[in-house]
Formats: sequence, C-alpha cells, structure tokens
Amino acid sequence: MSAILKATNINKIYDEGAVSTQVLTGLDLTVTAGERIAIVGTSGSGKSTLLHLLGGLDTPTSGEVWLHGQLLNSMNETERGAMRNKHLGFIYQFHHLLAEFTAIENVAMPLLMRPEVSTAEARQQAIDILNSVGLEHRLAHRPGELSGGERQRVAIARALVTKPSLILADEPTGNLDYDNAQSVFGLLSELQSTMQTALLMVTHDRNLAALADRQLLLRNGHWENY
Ligand SMILES: Nc1ncnc2c1ncn2[C@@H]1O[C@H](COP(=O)(O)OP(=O)(O)OP(=O)(O)O)[C@@H](O)[C@H]1O
Repeated sequence: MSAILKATNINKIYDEGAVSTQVLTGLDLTVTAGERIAIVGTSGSGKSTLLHLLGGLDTPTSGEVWLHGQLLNSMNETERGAMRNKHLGFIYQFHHLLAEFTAIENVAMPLLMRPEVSTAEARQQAIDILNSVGLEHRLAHRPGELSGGERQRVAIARALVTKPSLILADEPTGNLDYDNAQSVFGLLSELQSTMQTALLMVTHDRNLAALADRQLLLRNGHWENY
C-alpha cells in the first residue's frame, strides 16, 4: 500500500519566553491509502498538536512531514494551503461552520477555492454530498438552525466534498451524545470507505477507537503500546 502521509522523527517544542515545553518527542507515523487510524491519549498528551503538524497548520520544531511525497515543512504558507485543499479534509469537535452561510454555502466553500471549479459545479457537488449525509431537507439552513448531529454532518460533507485522500478528525463526535456519536461516526466510516479516503482520528472514546483499523496511544508526546 502506498503511503499518503509519512511523518518522521517529529519533535515539537513550544517556546514561551523563559519557558519551553517539549510536547512531541521523536514521533514516526505512516498513513496508507484508505486506512482508518485512531489516536487516543490523555488530555495534554499532544494529540491536537500532532494533528495540526500533520495537516500543515503548524510546523514541527524538527522532523519531516511528507504528504503525497512532498515535504510540507519546506513549503511556505500558500503552498501548504494548496496541499491542504488538494489532499486533506478536516473535521473538528466543534464544527467550525460559518454561522452566516447556509449548509450548501458552507460545504461548497472548499471547492470555490479552486479556480477550475465554477460556482454552479461547487453548488451541485455540495448538494450531492449533503444528500449523501441525509441532509437533503436542510440545504438552506444555517448552522444555528441545525441540531448538533446535523451540524457535524455538514462538517463531514464539507471535509469530503473535495474528495480528499486523507481526513484529519479531532474528536469528530466529541460534543455529541452516545447515539448521535455512533450514528455520525457510522456515516463518516461509510463515506470514507466508499470514497477510499484514509481517516486519522483523535478520540477520547475507546469504543470508537476500537472501530478503526489501527489504534495508537500517545502519552507525554510519544507512542506507547495501546
Ligand atoms: N500554542 C501553544 N503554545 C504553548 N503550549 C501549547 C500550545 N498548544 C498546545 N500547547 C501545550 O501542548 C500540550 C499538548 O496540547 P494538545 O492540545 O496537543 O493536547 P491534546 O492531547 O490534544 O489534549 P486534549 O485531549 O485536552 O485536547 C499541552 O500541555 C498544551 O498546553
């Protein structure tokens, strides 16, 4: 299986004046096409920091992050942004949808950043994916008019609309009750499997983690046996 993402010897140190904190230490990780990986670990173990680095939203203090054979940390912000838009989808615990835009407009947004995609095409693709997450009756609703589970479905649709090869998800069901979390995760799994998208998910929920192909435990910034 080919590697979509490869991180080697990742170290992250936050420097705040006199105090410096090493958050990640010598981490390696390879994600191959279509696989589902769950990262678990106690609060403060570095899970979100790692996801940020892997998604090119921040740079490691040392080490390398390769996405589709290209070294992210040698790129400038514009180049990293283009790589994110082309290859990655992001889902967060709190949906990060834009309050003043409808479901369709929120989902179409990543496509509208691509000059080759017309507004009409972006809108149609947004409608198609919103249909596949069961929100055909909520297309013109704004986030404030949707339930928590529905908002998370919109966020999933937005992450998948560009057909990314990898979804980075930080507690994607963390603010939902048990039933909603199961249903939203079920939907996410079904779509990523149909679309052959890999999934790297941070979760506190070991039951959810058990559904992934591979589980990784982060403790104090390094891997431990799960
Ligand atoms: N920008 C920053 N500047 C300084 N320290 C930071 C910064 N971001 C995170 N940290 C510190 O890095 C450590 C790891 O944080 P991180 O958010 O990655 O943990 P986490 O495992 O995702 O925790 P949680 O499960 O609570 O979300 C924490 O001690 C945090 O205070």
